[in-house]
Order: sequence, then C-alpha cells, then structure tokens
Amino acid sequence: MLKNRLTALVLAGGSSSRMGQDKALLTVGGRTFLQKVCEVARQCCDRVCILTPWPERYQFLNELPSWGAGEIAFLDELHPGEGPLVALCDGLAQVESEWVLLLACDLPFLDGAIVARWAAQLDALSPEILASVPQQDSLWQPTCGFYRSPILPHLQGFVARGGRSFQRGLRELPVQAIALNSAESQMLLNVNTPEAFRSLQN
Ligand SMILES: Nc1nc2c(ncn2[C@@H]2O[C@H](COP(=O)(O)OP(=O)(O)OP(=O)(O)O)[C@@H](O)[C@H]2O)c(=O)[nH]1
Ligand SMILES: [Mg+2]
Repeated sequence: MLKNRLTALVLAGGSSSRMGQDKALLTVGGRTFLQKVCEVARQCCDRVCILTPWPERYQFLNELPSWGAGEIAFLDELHPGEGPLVALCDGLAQVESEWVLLLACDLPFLDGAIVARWAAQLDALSPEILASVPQQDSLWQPTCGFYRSPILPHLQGFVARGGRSFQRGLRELPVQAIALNSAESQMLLNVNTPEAFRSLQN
C-alpha cells in the first residue's frame, strides 16, 4: 500500500485497436507518450504508478538517467481488458492516498502547470465531493481527472451492475466539474488513430 496525498495512476493497458500499435510507445520529440505523461504526473503527484498487464514493456522508464531507479511503481492489473473504469477501480484498491489522478497514456499535450493548478485546488473541496473531473460540452474528460478514495465502493457498485461508462457512472455521483478554457481543452486532445498521430507530427 502506498501512503500519500495524491497518487498518479497512469493507464497503459488498452489494446490501441484504432491506432494499430501500442499508443504508450508512440514518440513525439524523442520521448514516448508514456514518458511524457509520467513526467507530468511526477510534477503534480507524490507518487507515480502505471497500471498495465505488461509492465516489462515499460520498465525502461525506471532506467532513464533523469529518473530515480524504481521511481515508477507498477500496479497489478486485476481485470485486463475491462477498460479504463474498471482499471481505475483496480488502481484505487491498491493505493492508500486520499486522491488519485487518473491519466491516460495517450495525452501527449498534457501541461504539468495546468494539472498542478487543478491538484492544488483539491484541498478546498468539501469532503462529500468524490471526484474533480474536467467537463466540456456536458461530457466528462475522465482520463485526466481526480478521484477521492471513498469513491471506490460507488464505482465498484456501478461496475457490478454492468456499468462501464464513465459518463453514466459519474452522473450518479457528487463530482466537481472542472470548466476548461481553450488551452486546457487543447491539452486534453488524445491521439487515437494513425491519422491523428500523423497530423501531430506535421
Ligand atoms: N490498465 C488499463 N488501461 C486501459 C484499459 N482499457 C483502456 N485503457 C487505457 O485507457 C486510456 C484510454 O483508453 P482508449 O483511448 O480507449 O485506449 P485503447 O483502449 O488502448 O484504444 P482503442 O482500442 O482504440 O479503444 C488509455 O491510456 C488506455 O491504455 C484496460 O483495460 N486496462
Ligand atoms: Mg478503448
């Protein structure tokens, strides 16, 4: 169990079926998407964890000279292939911090200063708020969101009833919406397809 205030939970266990190759290992500016996301996570959080069924594929992150050995922890993927909501439950069950920052591995434009500012606002939230999640056009952006540990039984109950959608699951719960300005919404652009990746490189 990991004890601290805010743990980053980076998800790298999707099948990248639209991309046709592992999105976590795509590179931009010489760094993999996963490394870029982990660097933002390290800027904002006390601890960085990756949840994936294939940890050996990403061990290179713990061998980078700029990082301390073992600085990134790998958590057990308890339900491989069940999607990001179940993965969040798996992660929340394995960390002890009050808050988890959930991050997808396919967010190469994340801005550490913006995410750190959101993280700093968590302490001002009233205790009954169970998550703080960006929202745009009435849609949650759940894979760059903050989840408080007592949300776990609520999410587990939703999953047990067959729920897999963040949009529906979060609708039932006390969630603080983070409104986005244009820089903030741009940083949440995720890269799902070869076309999107090519336009990023140009
Ligand atoms: N650990 C874990 N991560 C997941 C799982 N499913 C999706 N993810 C991650 O959740 C994030 C957002 O998911 P998607 O954009 O749908 O990624 P994906 O499922 O790999 O891609 P598609 O197959 O094209 O949908 C990415 O960081 C994925 O790696 C899962 O079952 N386990
Ligand atoms: Mg998917």
